[in-house]
Amino acid sequence: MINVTCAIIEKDDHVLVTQRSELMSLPLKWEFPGGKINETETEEDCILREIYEELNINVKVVSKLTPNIYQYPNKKIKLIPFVCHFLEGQIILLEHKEYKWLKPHQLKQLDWAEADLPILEEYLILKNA
Ligand SMILES: Nc1nc2c([nH]c(=O)n2[C@@H]2O[C@H](COP(=O)(O)OP(=O)(O)OP(=O)(O)O)[C@@H](O)[C@H]2O)c(=O)[nH]1
Repeated sequence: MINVTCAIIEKDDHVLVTQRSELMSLPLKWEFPGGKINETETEEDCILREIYEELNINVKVVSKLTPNIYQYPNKKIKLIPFVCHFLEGQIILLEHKEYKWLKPHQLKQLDWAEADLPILEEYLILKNA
């Protein structure tokens, strides 16, 4: 099983979502940015590192939501979500194709990576959205 962190980054009542590129696995699917945990880092170190590496921004972790284990045809992942607040930086897309800042109630209209759906549901309940 692959341990992956992801960040639900909030700023001014909006949430940052990113679209995977044609070249990545799950091409063109929307996700919460993040990535695989290294052996030498904590989950929280991982999410801060991945967000900076992928998007050139700094965030702080606010809370952890419920991890979701999901079996794709070719791999099993444990997706570990963190609600984060945007701190600083200009977004530069270093891996993704596109990004959007959406209000919580707009999030469901995207074509999500399957593993993200229960996480999205939990987040929307938390936000009453
Ligand atoms: N970062 C991120 N990854 C996700 C999400 N949902 C989801 O299923 N994944 C999967 O979790 C893994 C994260 O890996 P990654 O983004 O660091 O690396 P990668 O594209 O090179 O993965 P790959 O080696 O499978 O192609 C991928 O298999 C990706 O498809 C999500 O919301 N955020």
